[in-house]
Amino acid sequence: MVLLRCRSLTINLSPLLPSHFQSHKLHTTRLFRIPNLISLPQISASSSSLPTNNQTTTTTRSISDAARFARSVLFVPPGVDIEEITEDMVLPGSNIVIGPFAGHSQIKEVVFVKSSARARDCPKDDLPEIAILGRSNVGKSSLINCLVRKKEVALTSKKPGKTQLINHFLVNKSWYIVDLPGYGFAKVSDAAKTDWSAFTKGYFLNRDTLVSVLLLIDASVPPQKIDLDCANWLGRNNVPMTFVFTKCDKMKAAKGKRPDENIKAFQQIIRENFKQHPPWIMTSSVSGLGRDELLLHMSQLRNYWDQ
Ligand SMILES: Nc1nc2c(ncn2[C@@H]2O[C@H](COP(=O)(O)OP(=O)(O)OP(=O)(O)O)[C@@H](O)[C@H]2O)c(=O)[nH]1
Ligand SMILES: [Mg+2]
Repeated sequence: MVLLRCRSLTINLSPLLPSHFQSHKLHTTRLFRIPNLISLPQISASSSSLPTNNQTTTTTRSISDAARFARSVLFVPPGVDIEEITEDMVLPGSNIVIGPFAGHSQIKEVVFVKSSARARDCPKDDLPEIAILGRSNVGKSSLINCLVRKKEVALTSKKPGKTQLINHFLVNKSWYIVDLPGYGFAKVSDAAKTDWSAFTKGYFLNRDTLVSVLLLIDASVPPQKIDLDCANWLGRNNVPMTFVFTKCDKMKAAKGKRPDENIKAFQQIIRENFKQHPPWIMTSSVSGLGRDELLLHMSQLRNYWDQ
């Protein structure tokens, strides 16, 4: 029942399988809420510059005339009629519509509970949890610190591979943020990589209290195959996810593309690989961009799961 509630919040994320997965059958399930289907998202319909908090839309305009566009771009949560979406319901720097389940989102108290080496060692109190996943060094621990506004809740490091276990942080005594080991750390041995993969996959497949995964994508670099493989794996296994683009403050990189260009390129590939697109949001742990918006999104995911 818990699983059903959890899964029914998701959109159908089953990706169109990449060629090396073609032998597997597409996983489809009736647990998905068809009205929430989202597809063909774009980073921005009109602007190539990075949205900022200052660009929060204040006008309330009915977009019923653009319902087709909205349906194809936005993450529409339960309880929202797509015909009644107004611009001020869409979080800035994201495709996420805020609905009636959004509520108290600020973090008053956070307590480190435990580190677990296996899914079966994780806390067993049935509280909902949101897991933070991404490549080593993408900024998982920094994002957690930013969300809870503390410097040392989750250890950060310039050295990739700092977080090696499943770390549970109890928030407001009512839900967990889970810091997971980063994937794709080049310096770990193949054997260690396999272990990581088995143990993290075990967590995703067996953790009934997992409300959603925040899949962090580094916006300061072009799309990485390993991130796309990870998104495909989560999608194929019906694990609900939100793409959280990190390091969006890195606008002045001397070389390479700007974050908004990298995000656009990533979205383009997701569009080719997925039938529908997960919710996404731009963040920076340095400037705080997207922090409050992400917390609000997490509150609606949690509250719907927990109703
Ligand atoms: N400019 C910028 N740097 C960031 C941001 N987030 C993280 N960093 C930097 O990126 C590096 C890695 O950050 P962590 O938060 O430790 O990354 P992680 O994903 O937890 O790494 P692992 O635990 O090794 O998987 C650190 O040097 C951070 O200061 C951001 O939003 N902007
Ligand atoms: Mg970390």
